[in-house]
Amino acid sequence: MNFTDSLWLSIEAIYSKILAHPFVQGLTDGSLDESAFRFYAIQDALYLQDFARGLAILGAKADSDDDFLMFCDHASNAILVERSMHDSFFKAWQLTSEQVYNTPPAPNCLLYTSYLLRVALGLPYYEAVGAFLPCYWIYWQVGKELVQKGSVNPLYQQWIDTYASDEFEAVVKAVLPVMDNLALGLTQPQKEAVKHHFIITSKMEYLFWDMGYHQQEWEV
Ligand SMILES: Cc1ncc(CO)c(N)n1
Repeated sequence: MNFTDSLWLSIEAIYSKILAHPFVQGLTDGSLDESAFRFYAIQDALYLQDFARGLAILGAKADSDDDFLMFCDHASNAILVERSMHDSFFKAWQLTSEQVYNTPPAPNCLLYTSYLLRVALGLPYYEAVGAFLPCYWIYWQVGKELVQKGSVNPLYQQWIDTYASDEFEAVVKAVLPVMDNLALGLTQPQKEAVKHHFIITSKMEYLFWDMGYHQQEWEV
């Protein structure tokens, strides 16, 4: 079994809860309140800015030029995806860039991006790759799952199509072997450290959708 297969097995219960979450369910059956989706999309634009910076740090830490090129490419792509949201979703809602960028990050968004950046900046390369993997992998799996049902809402369908696309599949399939190759040189405790981050950020993926569903506010 590949190391990444064992990682996925470790989050099966979390992944099931993600698929069952009313936010995710509501994307296909249309029951998701569009104001919750809008809240999520704005937070995701903020998330992608930090995610891209984290990927650039991974690129800088990479131990091969191939990994460097890949993570830098993914970093710039995350910003391009974020920008395309302004031409699609935000335009549909007549939201200006200022309105998006002046929105404070919700607690779960800040929690997630802060964790990613802490691991990217402060911990070894292989641990950071483990922390970033769920961002890729869970979205691809969710996209593939939801595209089978499709959505009654064209905006939700557009979102689903992005993550079920061949382009996104190629991105995920490029990053998984990086983790598997790194794992070949890791001790058991080092692999446990990777799995630890993988599980935490998988939980944060759940929390991110939950944040959108409840339009999470700062309590104070
Ligand atoms: C929260 C979150 N995780 C993963 C992705 C996909 O990169 C995204 N756009 N947003």
